[in-house]
Amino acid sequence: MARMEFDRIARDGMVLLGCGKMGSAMLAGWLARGVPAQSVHVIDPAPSEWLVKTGVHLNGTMPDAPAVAIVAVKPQMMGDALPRLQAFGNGGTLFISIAAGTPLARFAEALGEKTPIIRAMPNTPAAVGCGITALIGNMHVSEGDMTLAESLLAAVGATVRLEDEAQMDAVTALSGSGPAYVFHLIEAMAQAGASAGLAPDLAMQLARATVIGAGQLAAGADETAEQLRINVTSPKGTTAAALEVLMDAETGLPPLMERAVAAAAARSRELAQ
Ligand SMILES: NC(=O)C1=CN([C@@H]2O[C@H](COP(=O)(O)OP(=O)(O)OC[C@H]3O[C@@H](n4cnc5c(N)ncnc54)[C@H](OP(=O)(O)O)[C@@H]3O)[C@@H](O)[C@H]2O)C=CC1
Ligand SMILES: O=C(O)[C@@H]1CCC=N1
Repeated sequence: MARMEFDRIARDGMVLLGCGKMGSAMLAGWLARGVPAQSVHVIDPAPSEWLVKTGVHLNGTMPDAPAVAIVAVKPQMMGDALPRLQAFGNGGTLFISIAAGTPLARFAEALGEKTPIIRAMPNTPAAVGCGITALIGNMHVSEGDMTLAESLLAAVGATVRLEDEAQMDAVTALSGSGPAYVFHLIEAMAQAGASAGLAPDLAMQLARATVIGAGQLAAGADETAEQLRINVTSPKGTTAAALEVLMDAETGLPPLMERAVAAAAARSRELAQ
């Protein structure tokens, strides 16, 4: 994290509302990057053992004007949870919400129209520093605010800026929910390996290692995903036989993935209602 951003948080403090799966993943990254535990104030009804051990302030007195307030509760809990942060609205506190669906306008209504608010969509590989987060801010967010948010989220992976809040539904459907698709791919590959005659444990070991290895290869390679796929595919070989099934324009993976991502994006739009 850039020194200036670090100083702002260390001096004025940071509030984290909700410390479940995503909140913990991000907090682990921030603490590892040198955000002092004593500058972090967490509000969560049932703190985990890990959270207690971090040494952050838990469900106690809040700083007067924290540099940042991060909202990491479920969209359905927003109505109950947000009033806890209302006092920081319309002031110097930058709000960052990672909630799916919930639009910037909803936060402005709850916190005050002049509140600087950033919507961010991370994903669970943030827990191992390999997430990707897309961000967009409202009109009260300055370049300095955006840099601060990017520094925080860069602690747990890559960041990209969006140009239009409407893109957030598709981002949520692709990279926010996407890790689940990959985990399901592991499950499906393992099941197919077992159906092809392998013991279930061995099939799972092979499927998991294959997805991890392919991911690492993709991460380090200069080639496109398409080229990496071609590299595996010997002419008239086994991969070509499988890809004929997987790449079928009507029954293959592309139309299935399109339907899955469209369903997630539609749900993201519904959550905004
Ligand atoms: N999981 C994911 O892959 C991703 C999630 N998100 C978004 O992140 C947000 C959090 O998701 P996730 O971490 O998975 O959910 P979790 O349920 O794991 O975490 C939410 C946390 O908020 C706590 N909480 C509930 N009510 C309140 C309250 N009133 N005040 C403070 N804390 C409260 C919950 O406590 P308790 O469990 O005791 O109710 C829980 O610890 C969601 O908005 C989701 O859309 C974004 C990207 C990816
Ligand atoms: O399933 C959800 O709604 C959240 C948002 C993206 C990933 N998990």
